Amino acid sequence: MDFVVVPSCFSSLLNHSNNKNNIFYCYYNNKKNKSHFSVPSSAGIFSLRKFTTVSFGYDYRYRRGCRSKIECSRRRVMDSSTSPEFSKPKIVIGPGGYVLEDVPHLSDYIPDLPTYPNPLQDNPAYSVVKQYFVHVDDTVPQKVVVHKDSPRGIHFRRAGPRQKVYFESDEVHACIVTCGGLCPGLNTVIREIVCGLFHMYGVKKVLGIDGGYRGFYAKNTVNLNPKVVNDIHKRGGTILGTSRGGHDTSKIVDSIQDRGINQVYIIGGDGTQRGASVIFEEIRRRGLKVSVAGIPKTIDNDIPVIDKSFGFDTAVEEAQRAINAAHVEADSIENGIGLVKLMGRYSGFIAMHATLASRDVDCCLIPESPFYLEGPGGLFEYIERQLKENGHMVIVIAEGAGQELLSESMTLKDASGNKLLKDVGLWISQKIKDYFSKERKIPINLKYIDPTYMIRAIPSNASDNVYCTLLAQSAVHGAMAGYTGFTSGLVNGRQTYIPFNRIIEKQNKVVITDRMWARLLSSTNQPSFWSPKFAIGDEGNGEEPTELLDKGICGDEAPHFN
Ligand SMILES: Nc1ncnc2c1ncn2[C@@H]1O[C@H](COP(=O)(O)OP(=O)(O)O)[C@@H](O)[C@H]1O
Ligand SMILES: O=P(O)(O)OC[C@H]1O[C@](O)(COP(=O)(O)O)[C@@H](O)[C@@H]1O
Ligand SMILES: [Mg+2]
Repeated sequence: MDFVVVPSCFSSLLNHSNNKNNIFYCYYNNKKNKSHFSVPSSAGIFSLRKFTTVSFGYDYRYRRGCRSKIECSRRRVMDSSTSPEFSKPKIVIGPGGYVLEDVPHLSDYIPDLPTYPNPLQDNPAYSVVKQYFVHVDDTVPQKVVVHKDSPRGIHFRRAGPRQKVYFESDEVHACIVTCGGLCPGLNTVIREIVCGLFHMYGVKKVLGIDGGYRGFYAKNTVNLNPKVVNDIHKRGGTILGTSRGGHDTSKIVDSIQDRGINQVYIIGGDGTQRGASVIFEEIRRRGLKVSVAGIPKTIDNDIPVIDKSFGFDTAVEEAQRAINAAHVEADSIENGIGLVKLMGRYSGFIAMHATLASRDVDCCLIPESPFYLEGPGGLFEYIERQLKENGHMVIVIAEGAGQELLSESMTLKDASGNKLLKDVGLWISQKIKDYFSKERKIPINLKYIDPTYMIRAIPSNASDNVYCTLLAQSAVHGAMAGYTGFTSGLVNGRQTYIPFNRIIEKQNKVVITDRMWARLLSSTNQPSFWSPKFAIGDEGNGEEPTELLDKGICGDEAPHFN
Protein backbone atom coordinates (compact mmCIF):
# COMPACT_ATOMS: atom_id res chain seq x y z
CA MET A 1 0.00 0.00 0.00
CA ASP A 2 1.32 3.42 -0.96
CA PHE A 3 1.19 6.39 1.41
CA VAL A 4 -2.05 8.33 1.47
CA VAL A 5 -2.79 11.56 3.28
CA VAL A 6 -6.47 11.85 4.00
CA PRO A 7 -7.66 15.42 4.42
CA SER A 8 -9.66 15.94 7.58
CA CYS A 9 -12.60 17.06 5.43
CA PHE A 10 -13.12 13.41 4.48
CA SER A 11 -14.82 12.93 7.83
CA SER A 12 -17.61 15.32 6.90
CA LEU A 13 -17.91 13.75 3.46
CA LEU A 14 -18.28 10.36 5.05
CA ASN A 15 -20.83 11.63 7.51
CA HIS A 16 -22.86 13.39 4.85
CA SER A 17 -23.03 10.42 2.51
CA ASN A 18 -26.24 8.37 2.53
CA ASN A 19 -24.51 5.38 1.06
CA LYS A 20 -23.47 2.36 3.04
CA ASN A 21 -20.07 2.25 1.40
CA ASN A 22 -17.86 5.16 0.45
CA ILE A 23 -15.41 4.08 -2.19
CA PHE A 24 -12.16 6.02 -2.25
CA TYR A 25 -10.17 5.89 -5.43
CA CYS A 26 -6.63 7.13 -5.27
CA TYR A 27 -5.12 8.10 -8.58
CA TYR A 28 -1.41 8.46 -8.53
CA ASN A 29 0.78 10.36 -10.94
CA ASN A 30 1.90 7.02 -12.24
CA LYS A 31 -1.40 5.58 -13.45
CA LYS A 32 -0.09 1.99 -13.16
CA ASN A 33 -0.13 2.44 -9.42
CA LYS A 34 -3.84 3.18 -9.34
CA SER A 35 -5.48 1.60 -6.33
CA HIS A 36 -8.73 1.88 -4.44
CA PHE A 37 -10.21 0.85 -1.17
CA SER A 38 -13.68 0.99 0.27
CA VAL A 39 -14.80 2.06 3.71
CA PRO A 40 -18.26 1.65 5.18
CA SER A 41 -19.61 5.10 6.05
CA SER A 42 -20.44 3.91 9.54
CA ALA A 43 -16.74 3.21 10.02
CA GLY A 44 -16.09 6.96 10.04
CA ILE A 45 -12.77 8.62 9.84
CA PHE A 46 -11.09 6.49 12.50
CA SER A 47 -11.44 3.30 10.50
CA LEU A 48 -10.30 5.13 7.44
CA ARG A 49 -7.12 6.11 9.22
CA LYS A 50 -6.19 2.41 9.42
CA PHE A 51 -5.52 2.63 5.72
CA THR A 52 -3.52 5.78 5.88
CA THR A 53 -0.09 7.01 6.70
CA VAL A 54 0.98 10.62 6.59
CA SER A 55 3.49 11.40 3.92
CA PHE A 56 5.24 14.74 4.31
CA GLY A 57 5.78 16.96 1.32
CA TYR A 58 2.67 15.73 -0.47
CA ASP A 59 -0.92 16.72 -0.33
CA TYR A 60 -3.99 15.20 -1.88
CA ARG A 61 -6.72 16.94 -3.85
CA TYR A 62 -10.12 15.42 -3.58
CA ARG A 63 -13.23 15.83 -5.64
CA ARG A 64 -16.62 14.53 -4.81
CA GLY A 65 -17.41 12.98 -8.16
CA CYS A 66 -20.77 11.49 -7.15
CA ARG A 67 -22.47 10.68 -3.88
CA SER A 68 -20.87 7.32 -3.41
CA LYS A 69 -17.49 7.97 -4.85
CA ILE A 70 -14.71 10.30 -3.83
CA GLU A 71 -11.80 10.56 -6.16
CA CYS A 72 -8.55 11.73 -4.82
CA SER A 73 -5.76 12.72 -7.07
CA ARG A 74 -2.32 12.71 -5.59
CA ARG A 75 -0.44 15.80 -6.62
CA ARG A 76 3.00 17.00 -5.98
CA VAL A 77 1.71 20.44 -5.05
CA MET A 78 3.02 21.36 -1.63
CA ASP A 79 6.37 22.38 -3.01
CA SER A 80 4.92 24.63 -5.67
CA SER A 81 2.05 26.19 -3.70
CA THR A 82 4.36 27.28 -0.92
CA SER A 83 7.01 28.64 -3.24
CA PRO A 84 7.55 32.41 -3.23
CA GLU A 85 6.39 32.44 -6.88
CA PHE A 86 2.88 31.59 -5.71
CA SER A 87 2.62 34.50 -3.28
CA LYS A 88 3.61 37.03 -5.95
CA PRO A 89 0.83 39.12 -7.46
CA LYS A 90 -0.38 37.81 -10.83
CA ILE A 91 0.58 40.54 -13.25
CA VAL A 92 -0.02 40.30 -16.99
CA ILE A 93 1.75 42.86 -19.16
CA GLY A 94 0.39 43.74 -22.59
CA PRO A 95 1.29 46.15 -25.38
CA GLY A 96 0.98 49.92 -24.92
CA GLY A 97 1.67 49.78 -21.19
CA TYR A 98 -1.33 47.53 -20.47
CA VAL A 99 -1.07 45.91 -17.04
CA LEU A 100 -3.58 43.39 -15.72
CA GLU A 101 -3.44 42.91 -11.94
CA ASP A 102 -5.08 39.53 -12.09
CA VAL A 103 -6.67 37.42 -9.37
CA PRO A 104 -5.63 33.88 -8.46
CA HIS A 105 -7.54 30.91 -9.87
CA LEU A 106 -8.00 27.42 -8.41
CA SER A 107 -6.39 25.98 -11.52
CA ASP A 108 -3.18 27.89 -10.70
CA TYR A 109 -2.42 25.34 -8.01
CA ILE A 110 -4.75 22.41 -8.74
CA PRO A 111 -4.04 20.99 -12.18
CA ASP A 112 -6.59 19.19 -14.37
CA LEU A 113 -9.67 20.58 -12.67
CA PRO A 114 -12.79 19.66 -14.64
CA THR A 115 -15.09 22.45 -15.87
CA TYR A 116 -18.85 22.41 -16.42
CA PRO A 117 -21.23 24.48 -18.53
CA ASN A 118 -22.64 27.42 -16.57
CA PRO A 119 -26.18 26.47 -15.46
CA LEU A 120 -27.21 30.07 -16.15
CA GLN A 121 -27.36 29.29 -19.85
CA ASP A 122 -30.54 27.28 -19.18
CA ASN A 123 -32.01 29.87 -16.84
CA PRO A 124 -35.03 31.52 -18.49
CA ALA A 125 -34.37 34.80 -16.66
CA TYR A 126 -30.96 35.17 -18.23
CA SER A 127 -31.27 33.39 -21.58
CA VAL A 128 -32.76 36.51 -23.21
CA VAL A 129 -29.67 38.54 -22.40
CA LYS A 130 -27.37 38.93 -25.39
CA GLN A 131 -23.81 38.09 -24.48
CA TYR A 132 -24.72 37.32 -20.91
CA PHE A 133 -21.37 35.73 -20.21
CA VAL A 134 -18.41 37.95 -19.62
CA HIS A 135 -15.57 37.38 -22.05
CA VAL A 136 -12.55 35.86 -20.33
CA ASP A 137 -10.36 38.70 -21.57
CA ASP A 138 -12.61 41.57 -20.40
CA THR A 139 -10.81 43.92 -18.05
CA VAL A 140 -11.57 47.31 -16.50
CA PRO A 141 -9.05 50.18 -16.42
CA GLN A 142 -8.27 51.73 -13.05
CA LYS A 143 -7.80 55.18 -14.55
CA VAL A 144 -10.31 56.46 -17.06
CA VAL A 145 -8.94 59.95 -17.48
CA VAL A 146 -6.01 59.65 -19.88
CA HIS A 147 -4.01 61.69 -22.32
CA LYS A 148 -3.39 60.61 -25.86
CA ASP A 149 0.12 59.37 -25.07
CA SER A 150 -0.66 57.86 -21.67
CA PRO A 151 0.21 54.21 -21.13
CA ARG A 152 -2.90 52.03 -20.92
CA GLY A 153 -2.23 51.48 -17.24
CA ILE A 154 -3.52 49.11 -14.57
CA HIS A 155 -6.58 46.96 -15.25
CA PHE A 156 -8.65 44.57 -13.17
CA ARG A 157 -10.53 41.49 -14.30
CA ARG A 158 -14.14 42.26 -15.11
CA ALA A 159 -16.62 40.50 -12.82
CA GLY A 160 -19.57 38.50 -14.06
CA PRO A 161 -20.71 35.02 -15.07
CA ARG A 162 -18.36 32.86 -17.13
CA GLN A 163 -19.30 30.30 -19.77
CA LYS A 164 -17.56 27.55 -17.81
CA VAL A 165 -17.72 26.98 -14.08
CA TYR A 166 -15.40 24.97 -11.85
CA PHE A 167 -18.02 23.65 -9.45
CA GLU A 168 -21.04 21.43 -10.04
CA SER A 169 -24.15 22.72 -8.29
CA ASP A 170 -24.47 19.84 -5.85
CA GLU A 171 -20.76 19.92 -5.12
CA VAL A 172 -20.86 23.46 -3.71
CA HIS A 173 -20.83 23.90 0.04
CA ALA A 174 -20.61 27.63 0.66
CA CYS A 175 -20.30 29.68 3.82
CA ILE A 176 -20.74 33.37 4.62
CA VAL A 177 -19.16 35.35 7.44
CA THR A 178 -19.46 39.03 8.44
CA CYS A 179 -16.67 40.73 10.44
CA GLY A 180 -15.77 44.15 11.85
CA GLY A 181 -18.14 47.04 12.53
CA LEU A 182 -21.68 47.23 11.27
CA CYS A 183 -22.54 48.84 7.98
CA PRO A 184 -25.88 49.36 6.22
CA GLY A 185 -26.38 46.68 3.57
CA LEU A 186 -24.70 43.71 5.30
CA ASN A 187 -27.95 41.77 5.31
CA THR A 188 -28.59 42.61 1.67
CA VAL A 189 -25.21 41.16 0.70
CA ILE A 190 -25.90 38.01 2.73
CA ARG A 191 -29.34 37.68 1.11
CA GLU A 192 -28.03 38.12 -2.41
CA ILE A 193 -25.17 35.64 -1.98
CA VAL A 194 -27.65 33.03 -0.76
CA CYS A 195 -30.24 33.78 -3.45
CA GLY A 196 -27.58 34.04 -6.16
CA LEU A 197 -26.16 30.63 -5.26
CA PHE A 198 -29.58 28.98 -5.02
CA HIS A 199 -31.38 30.62 -7.93
CA MET A 200 -28.58 31.16 -10.42
CA TYR A 201 -26.42 28.11 -9.74
CA GLY A 202 -28.76 25.56 -8.14
CA VAL A 203 -26.62 25.39 -4.99
CA LYS A 204 -28.35 23.92 -1.96
CA LYS A 205 -25.78 24.12 0.83
CA VAL A 206 -24.96 27.53 2.32
CA LEU A 207 -23.81 27.94 5.92
CA GLY A 208 -23.85 31.16 7.92
CA ILE A 209 -20.91 31.52 10.32
CA ASP A 210 -22.00 33.02 13.62
CA GLY A 211 -20.23 36.08 15.03
CA GLY A 212 -17.31 36.85 12.72
CA TYR A 213 -14.02 34.98 12.26
CA ARG A 214 -14.05 33.33 15.64
CA GLY A 215 -17.40 31.76 14.72
CA PHE A 216 -15.56 29.34 12.43
CA TYR A 217 -14.10 27.52 15.40
CA ALA A 218 -15.96 28.71 18.51
CA LYS A 219 -19.61 29.00 17.56
CA ASN A 220 -22.48 27.25 15.85
CA THR A 221 -23.40 27.65 12.21
CA VAL A 222 -26.77 28.30 10.70
CA ASN A 223 -28.20 26.89 7.47
CA LEU A 224 -29.12 29.61 5.02
CA ASN A 225 -31.60 29.37 2.16
CA PRO A 226 -33.72 31.89 0.22
CA LYS A 227 -36.62 31.46 2.65
CA VAL A 228 -34.50 32.22 5.72
CA VAL A 229 -33.01 35.35 4.15
CA ASN A 230 -36.12 36.55 2.32
CA ASP A 231 -36.70 39.86 4.11
CA ILE A 232 -33.46 40.43 5.97
CA HIS A 233 -32.45 43.31 3.68
CA LYS A 234 -35.07 45.42 5.42
CA ARG A 235 -33.22 45.15 8.71
CA GLY A 236 -30.03 46.87 9.85
CA GLY A 237 -27.05 44.96 11.24
CA THR A 238 -26.13 41.44 10.24
CA ILE A 239 -28.24 38.37 10.93
CA LEU A 240 -25.00 36.43 11.32
CA GLY A 241 -23.51 38.64 14.00
CA THR A 242 -20.02 40.09 13.82
CA SER A 243 -16.92 40.60 15.96
CA ARG A 244 -13.47 42.10 16.10
CA GLY A 245 -10.34 40.06 16.83
CA GLY A 246 -10.40 36.28 17.04
CA HIS A 247 -8.69 35.60 13.73
CA ASP A 248 -6.88 32.29 14.14
CA THR A 249 -5.90 31.28 10.62
CA SER A 250 -5.19 27.62 11.12
CA LYS A 251 -8.27 27.03 13.27
CA ILE A 252 -10.39 28.80 10.65
CA VAL A 253 -8.97 26.79 7.76
CA ASP A 254 -9.23 23.54 9.76
CA SER A 255 -12.91 24.34 10.27
CA ILE A 256 -13.38 25.06 6.55
CA GLN A 257 -11.69 21.77 5.73
CA ASP A 258 -13.52 19.74 8.36
CA ARG A 259 -16.91 20.99 7.25
CA GLY A 260 -16.13 20.32 3.59
CA ILE A 261 -16.72 23.98 2.71
CA ASN A 262 -15.46 24.89 -0.76
CA GLN A 263 -16.64 28.51 -1.22
CA VAL A 264 -15.99 31.10 1.49
CA TYR A 265 -17.66 34.52 1.25
CA ILE A 266 -16.11 37.04 3.63
CA ILE A 267 -17.85 40.38 4.15
CA GLY A 268 -15.85 43.02 5.98
CA GLY A 269 -13.59 46.04 5.98
CA ASP A 270 -9.85 46.48 5.60
CA GLY A 271 -9.04 44.28 8.61
CA THR A 272 -11.38 41.56 7.41
CA GLN A 273 -9.87 41.58 3.92
CA ARG A 274 -6.40 41.19 5.51
CA GLY A 275 -7.78 38.20 7.41
CA ALA A 276 -9.33 36.84 4.19
CA SER A 277 -6.00 37.16 2.44
CA VAL A 278 -4.18 34.99 5.00
CA ILE A 279 -7.02 32.46 4.96
CA PHE A 280 -6.66 32.28 1.19
CA GLU A 281 -2.88 31.82 1.46
CA GLU A 282 -3.32 28.97 3.95
CA ILE A 283 -5.97 27.31 1.78
CA ARG A 284 -3.66 27.52 -1.22
CA ARG A 285 -0.76 26.19 0.84
CA ARG A 286 -2.88 23.20 1.79
CA GLY A 287 -3.88 22.81 -1.87
CA LEU A 288 -7.62 22.84 -1.20
CA LYS A 289 -10.26 23.37 -3.84
CA VAL A 290 -11.81 26.27 -1.92
CA SER A 291 -12.61 29.67 -3.42
CA VAL A 292 -12.21 32.66 -1.10
CA ALA A 293 -14.17 35.76 -2.09
CA GLY A 294 -14.20 39.07 -0.21
CA ILE A 295 -16.94 41.66 -0.28
CA PRO A 296 -15.64 45.04 0.96
CA LYS A 297 -17.62 46.65 3.77
CA THR A 298 -17.01 49.85 5.70
CA ILE A 299 -18.95 53.03 6.27
CA ASP A 300 -15.63 54.85 6.58
CA ASN A 301 -15.00 54.23 2.84
CA ASP A 302 -11.35 53.61 3.69
CA ILE A 303 -10.83 50.67 1.30
CA PRO A 304 -8.61 51.62 -1.64
CA VAL A 305 -9.11 50.99 -5.37
CA ILE A 306 -12.92 50.72 -5.25
CA ASP A 307 -15.17 53.66 -6.17
CA LYS A 308 -16.87 53.56 -2.77
CA SER A 309 -18.00 50.98 -0.26
CA PHE A 310 -21.59 49.86 0.15
CA GLY A 311 -23.53 51.49 2.98
CA PHE A 312 -21.50 54.68 2.64
CA ASP A 313 -24.31 56.59 0.90
CA THR A 314 -26.82 55.40 3.48
CA ALA A 315 -24.55 56.53 6.33
CA VAL A 316 -24.04 59.94 4.72
CA GLU A 317 -27.79 60.29 4.26
CA GLU A 318 -28.43 59.44 7.91
CA ALA A 319 -25.72 61.88 9.01
CA GLN A 320 -27.78 64.62 7.35
CA ARG A 321 -30.43 64.20 10.00
CA ALA A 322 -27.95 65.02 12.75
CA ILE A 323 -26.60 67.99 10.81
CA ASN A 324 -30.12 69.29 10.18
CA ALA A 325 -30.90 69.08 13.88
CA ALA A 326 -27.66 70.88 14.73
CA HIS A 327 -28.51 73.61 12.25
CA VAL A 328 -32.03 74.07 13.59
CA GLU A 329 -30.73 74.29 17.15
CA ALA A 330 -27.93 76.72 16.30
CA ASP A 331 -30.13 78.91 14.14
CA SER A 332 -32.77 79.26 16.85
CA ILE A 333 -30.63 80.76 19.56
CA GLU A 334 -28.23 83.67 19.91
CA ASN A 335 -24.62 82.74 19.15
CA GLY A 336 -25.72 79.16 18.59
CA ILE A 337 -23.07 76.60 17.66
CA GLY A 338 -24.22 73.18 16.45
CA LEU A 339 -21.45 70.59 16.69
CA VAL A 340 -21.84 67.13 15.11
CA LYS A 341 -19.35 64.30 15.51
CA LEU A 342 -19.46 61.65 12.79
CA MET A 343 -17.70 58.31 12.40
CA GLY A 344 -14.48 58.09 10.43
CA ARG A 345 -11.56 56.59 12.27
CA TYR A 346 -8.74 57.30 9.84
CA SER A 347 -10.65 58.74 6.86
CA GLY A 348 -12.98 61.71 6.78
CA PHE A 349 -15.16 60.69 3.84
CA ILE A 350 -18.44 60.58 5.80
CA ALA A 351 -17.84 64.04 7.28
CA MET A 352 -16.75 65.45 3.92
CA HIS A 353 -19.70 64.07 1.97
CA ALA A 354 -22.25 64.87 4.67
CA THR A 355 -20.92 68.45 4.69
CA LEU A 356 -21.05 68.78 0.93
CA ALA A 357 -24.56 67.32 0.83
CA SER A 358 -25.92 69.50 3.62
CA ARG A 359 -24.66 73.00 2.70
CA ASP A 360 -25.56 74.10 6.25
CA VAL A 361 -22.10 73.28 7.58
CA ASP A 362 -19.63 76.11 8.16
CA CYS A 363 -16.65 74.01 9.14
CA CYS A 364 -15.70 70.38 8.55
CA LEU A 365 -12.76 68.84 10.40
CA ILE A 366 -11.30 65.51 9.27
CA PRO A 367 -8.30 63.36 10.25
CA GLU A 368 -6.48 64.11 6.99
CA SER A 369 -6.56 67.87 7.48
CA PRO A 370 -4.67 69.00 10.57
CA PHE A 371 -6.14 72.07 12.24
CA TYR A 372 -5.34 74.36 15.13
CA LEU A 373 -7.50 76.30 17.54
CA GLU A 374 -5.83 79.55 18.51
CA GLY A 375 -4.18 82.44 16.68
CA PRO A 376 -4.63 83.87 13.22
CA GLY A 377 -6.19 81.41 10.78
CA GLY A 378 -7.23 79.14 13.67
CA LEU A 379 -10.63 77.66 14.45
CA PHE A 380 -11.53 80.08 17.28
CA GLU A 381 -10.91 83.12 15.11
CA TYR A 382 -13.14 81.62 12.40
CA ILE A 383 -15.94 80.78 14.87
CA GLU A 384 -15.93 84.34 16.22
CA ARG A 385 -16.17 85.78 12.72
CA GLN A 386 -19.03 83.45 11.79
CA LEU A 387 -20.98 84.31 14.93
CA LYS A 388 -20.51 88.00 14.25
CA GLU A 389 -21.61 87.73 10.64
CA ASN A 390 -24.35 85.05 10.83
CA GLY A 391 -25.25 84.73 14.52
CA HIS A 392 -24.78 80.97 14.41
CA MET A 393 -22.62 78.22 12.93
CA VAL A 394 -22.49 74.44 12.35
CA ILE A 395 -19.31 72.37 12.76
CA VAL A 396 -18.92 68.75 11.65
CA ILE A 397 -15.99 66.82 13.08
CA ALA A 398 -14.90 63.30 12.13
CA GLU A 399 -14.08 61.18 15.18
CA GLY A 400 -10.48 60.69 14.03
CA ALA A 401 -9.81 64.41 13.51
CA GLY A 402 -7.40 66.31 15.73
CA GLN A 403 -6.40 63.26 17.76
CA GLU A 404 -2.87 64.62 17.93
CA LEU A 405 -4.17 67.69 19.82
CA LEU A 406 -5.77 65.69 22.61
CA SER A 407 -3.79 64.88 25.75
CA GLU A 408 -1.10 62.32 25.18
CA SER A 409 -2.07 59.25 27.10
CA MET A 410 -1.33 55.66 26.13
CA THR A 411 -2.91 54.64 22.83
CA LEU A 412 -5.34 51.81 23.40
CA LYS A 413 -6.34 49.33 20.72
CA ASP A 414 -9.45 47.25 20.10
CA ALA A 415 -9.42 43.46 19.68
CA SER A 416 -8.55 43.82 15.99
CA GLY A 417 -5.67 46.21 16.64
CA ASN A 418 -7.52 49.38 15.59
CA LYS A 419 -6.63 52.54 17.50
CA LEU A 420 -9.25 53.36 20.15
CA LEU A 421 -9.90 57.05 19.69
CA LYS A 422 -10.19 59.72 22.32
CA ASP A 423 -13.48 61.63 22.21
CA VAL A 424 -12.63 64.63 20.08
CA GLY A 425 -16.26 65.82 20.13
CA LEU A 426 -16.39 66.32 23.90
CA TRP A 427 -12.87 67.72 23.93
CA ILE A 428 -13.51 70.37 21.28
CA SER A 429 -16.88 71.31 22.82
CA GLN A 430 -15.14 72.07 26.09
CA LYS A 431 -12.32 73.97 24.39
CA ILE A 432 -14.77 76.20 22.48
CA LYS A 433 -16.88 76.86 25.60
CA ASP A 434 -13.80 77.71 27.69
CA TYR A 435 -12.33 80.00 25.07
CA PHE A 436 -15.47 82.07 24.51
CA SER A 437 -16.64 82.26 28.10
CA LYS A 438 -13.28 82.67 29.83
CA GLU A 439 -11.01 84.39 27.30
CA ARG A 440 -13.40 86.29 25.01
CA LYS A 441 -16.28 86.75 27.48
CA ILE A 442 -18.74 86.12 24.64
CA PRO A 443 -21.78 84.05 25.64
CA ILE A 444 -22.31 81.14 23.26
CA ASN A 445 -24.83 78.30 23.11
CA LEU A 446 -23.17 75.10 22.01
CA LYS A 447 -25.29 72.01 21.23
CA TYR A 448 -23.32 68.83 20.74
CA ILE A 449 -24.86 65.99 18.74
CA ASP A 450 -23.13 62.61 18.49
CA PRO A 451 -25.22 60.22 16.37
CA THR A 452 -22.45 57.55 16.67
CA TYR A 453 -23.90 54.14 15.79
CA MET A 454 -27.17 55.54 14.44
CA ILE A 455 -25.64 56.16 11.02
CA ARG A 456 -24.49 52.58 10.55
CA ALA A 457 -27.14 50.50 12.36
CA ILE A 458 -29.85 51.26 9.81
CA PRO A 459 -30.90 49.27 6.74
CA SER A 460 -29.35 50.33 3.44
CA ASN A 461 -31.12 52.80 1.19
CA ALA A 462 -32.36 51.93 -2.29
CA SER A 463 -29.16 52.65 -4.20
CA ASP A 464 -26.99 50.81 -1.66
CA ASN A 465 -29.37 47.85 -1.91
CA VAL A 466 -28.81 47.64 -5.66
CA TYR A 467 -25.08 48.08 -5.15
CA CYS A 468 -25.02 45.26 -2.55
CA THR A 469 -26.85 42.98 -4.97
CA LEU A 470 -24.30 43.55 -7.71
CA LEU A 471 -21.35 43.01 -5.36
CA ALA A 472 -22.84 39.80 -3.99
CA GLN A 473 -23.76 38.37 -7.40
CA SER A 474 -20.32 39.25 -8.77
CA ALA A 475 -18.68 37.41 -5.88
CA VAL A 476 -20.84 34.35 -6.56
CA HIS A 477 -20.04 34.38 -10.30
CA GLY A 478 -16.34 34.72 -9.49
CA ALA A 479 -16.24 31.83 -7.01
CA MET A 480 -18.25 29.57 -9.35
CA ALA A 481 -15.78 30.42 -12.13
CA GLY A 482 -12.93 29.18 -9.93
CA TYR A 483 -11.44 32.56 -9.07
CA THR A 484 -10.17 32.90 -5.54
CA GLY A 485 -8.27 35.35 -3.33
CA PHE A 486 -10.25 38.27 -4.71
CA THR A 487 -12.45 41.10 -3.54
CA SER A 488 -15.51 41.97 -5.54
CA GLY A 489 -15.44 45.72 -6.11
CA LEU A 490 -16.70 48.58 -8.20
CA VAL A 491 -14.01 50.32 -10.29
CA ASN A 492 -15.13 53.19 -12.47
CA GLY A 493 -18.71 51.99 -12.19
CA ARG A 494 -17.86 48.44 -13.34
CA GLN A 495 -17.88 45.31 -11.23
CA THR A 496 -14.38 43.82 -10.99
CA TYR A 497 -12.32 41.21 -9.18
CA ILE A 498 -9.44 42.84 -7.32
CA PRO A 499 -6.59 40.77 -5.85
CA PHE A 500 -6.41 40.92 -2.05
CA ASN A 501 -2.91 42.42 -2.12
CA ARG A 502 -4.26 45.57 -3.80
CA ILE A 503 -7.12 45.92 -1.34
CA ILE A 504 -5.02 45.57 1.78
CA GLU A 505 -1.89 47.46 0.82
CA LYS A 506 -3.10 50.88 2.04
CA GLN A 507 -6.08 52.84 3.28
CA ASN A 508 -8.22 55.14 1.20
CA LYS A 509 -8.01 58.68 2.54
CA VAL A 510 -9.31 62.08 1.62
CA VAL A 511 -6.52 63.86 -0.24
CA ILE A 512 -6.69 67.46 0.86
CA THR A 513 -4.83 68.67 -2.21
CA ASP A 514 -7.60 67.24 -4.42
CA ARG A 515 -10.44 69.12 -6.02
CA MET A 516 -13.04 67.44 -3.80
CA TRP A 517 -11.60 68.98 -0.65
CA ALA A 518 -11.32 72.30 -2.51
CA ARG A 519 -15.05 72.00 -3.31
CA LEU A 520 -15.73 71.54 0.38
CA LEU A 521 -13.59 74.53 1.37
CA SER A 522 -15.38 76.71 -1.15
CA SER A 523 -18.75 75.51 0.15
CA THR A 524 -18.03 76.15 3.84
CA ASN A 525 -15.62 79.08 3.48
CA GLN A 526 -13.67 77.66 6.40
CA PRO A 527 -9.93 78.29 6.70
CA SER A 528 -7.86 75.58 5.07
CA PHE A 529 -5.62 75.44 8.17
CA TRP A 530 -3.06 74.72 5.52
CA SER A 531 0.57 75.26 6.21
CA PRO A 532 3.55 74.30 4.04
CA LYS A 533 4.72 71.85 6.72
CA PHE A 534 1.58 69.73 6.06
CA ALA A 535 2.18 69.78 2.32
CA ILE A 536 5.54 68.03 2.68
CA GLY A 537 3.89 65.07 4.40
CA ASP A 538 1.11 65.10 1.87
CA GLU A 539 3.39 64.93 -1.17
CA GLY A 540 5.70 62.54 0.57
CA ASN A 541 3.21 59.75 1.18
CA GLY A 542 2.65 59.15 -2.53
CA GLU A 543 -1.13 58.95 -2.09
CA GLU A 544 -3.28 58.53 -5.17
CA PRO A 545 -5.89 61.27 -5.57
CA THR A 546 -9.14 60.69 -3.70
CA GLU A 547 -10.91 57.75 -5.30
CA LEU A 548 -14.24 59.50 -5.31
CA LEU A 549 -12.92 62.60 -7.00
CA ASP A 550 -12.47 61.65 -10.58
CA LYS A 551 -14.82 58.80 -10.73
CA GLY A 552 -18.28 59.70 -9.77
CA ILE A 553 -20.53 61.52 -7.34
CA CYS A 554 -19.20 65.03 -8.07
CA GLY A 555 -16.43 63.88 -10.41
CA ASP A 556 -15.99 64.09 -14.12
CA GLU A 557 -17.72 60.83 -14.88
CA ALA A 558 -21.03 59.72 -13.51
CA PRO A 559 -20.88 56.24 -11.98
CA HIS A 560 -22.64 53.63 -14.09
CA PHE A 561 -23.52 50.19 -12.83
CA ASN A 562 -23.31 47.21 -15.11
N1 LIG B 1 -3.80 41.79 9.70
C1 LIG B 1 -4.78 40.93 9.99
N2 LIG B 1 -4.61 39.59 9.81
C2 LIG B 1 -5.61 38.73 10.08
N3 LIG B 1 -6.83 39.10 10.53
C3 LIG B 1 -7.07 40.39 10.73
C4 LIG B 1 -6.07 41.38 10.47
N4 LIG B 1 -6.59 42.60 10.76
C5 LIG B 1 -7.86 42.37 11.18
N5 LIG B 1 -8.14 41.06 11.16
C6 LIG B 1 -9.41 40.43 11.56
O1 LIG B 1 -10.46 40.93 10.76
C7 LIG B 1 -11.63 41.10 11.53
C8 LIG B 1 -12.22 42.46 11.35
O2 LIG B 1 -11.23 43.47 11.49
P1 LIG B 1 -11.58 44.94 12.00
O3 LIG B 1 -10.38 45.77 11.81
O4 LIG B 1 -12.16 44.85 13.36
O5 LIG B 1 -12.79 45.40 11.08
P2 LIG B 1 -12.90 45.75 9.55
O6 LIG B 1 -12.72 44.52 8.76
O7 LIG B 1 -14.26 46.29 9.43
O8 LIG B 1 -11.84 46.78 9.27
C9 LIG B 1 -11.26 40.80 12.96
O9 LIG B 1 -11.78 39.52 13.30
C10 LIG B 1 -9.75 40.81 12.98
O10 LIG B 1 -9.19 39.88 13.90
O1 LIG C 1 -17.83 49.15 16.44
P1 LIG C 1 -16.77 49.77 17.27
O2 LIG C 1 -15.77 48.76 17.71
O3 LIG C 1 -17.29 50.62 18.36
O4 LIG C 1 -15.93 50.70 16.31
C1 LIG C 1 -16.36 51.91 15.80
C2 LIG C 1 -15.64 52.12 14.50
O5 LIG C 1 -16.23 51.34 13.50
C3 LIG C 1 -16.43 52.11 12.31
O6 LIG C 1 -17.78 52.39 12.20
C4 LIG C 1 -16.02 51.38 11.08
O7 LIG C 1 -15.00 50.53 11.32
P2 LIG C 1 -14.71 49.24 10.41
O8 LIG C 1 -15.29 49.47 9.06
O9 LIG C 1 -13.23 49.20 10.37
O10 LIG C 1 -15.33 48.09 11.07
C5 LIG C 1 -15.62 53.37 12.55
O11 LIG C 1 -16.15 54.48 11.90
C6 LIG C 1 -15.68 53.52 14.04
O12 LIG C 1 -14.58 54.20 14.51
MG1 LIG D 1 -11.43 48.82 9.42
